[in-house]
Amino acid sequence: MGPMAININYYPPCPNPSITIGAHRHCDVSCITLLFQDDIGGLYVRGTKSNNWIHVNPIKGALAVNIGDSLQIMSNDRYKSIEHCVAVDSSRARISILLFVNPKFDSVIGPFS
Ligand SMILES: O=C(O)CCC(=O)C(=O)O
Ligand SMILES: [Fe+2]
Repeated sequence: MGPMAININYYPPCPNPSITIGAHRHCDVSCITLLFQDDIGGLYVRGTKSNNWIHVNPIKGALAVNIGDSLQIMSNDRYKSIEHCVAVDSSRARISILLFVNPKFDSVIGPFS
């Protein structure tokens, strides 16, 4: 494994969440991402069977574990990098803390043989 990075995200409340983006839809480039969110909610993941967005209900003390692009490549698509996004709340600020576990910066990524 290579370097890890910690992100702390702060999403201020917005009176009109329908026209606001907290985090645009994306996949992480990491191998895995450990995600700790407070009790506000707002994280959505893209369903793998239907294309709908699924809300990740916050569970007190729980970590969400995301597969990133690097692990998808290393596993030859057995594990899928999950698309996700964040919606903001109309009245409450939200904080999330993420640990990205990355491959080494200079490593060449490919499927395990
Ligand atoms: O705030 C969140 O729950 C997710 C943030 C995120 O996806 C990211 O920083 O890559
Ligand atoms: Fe992300």
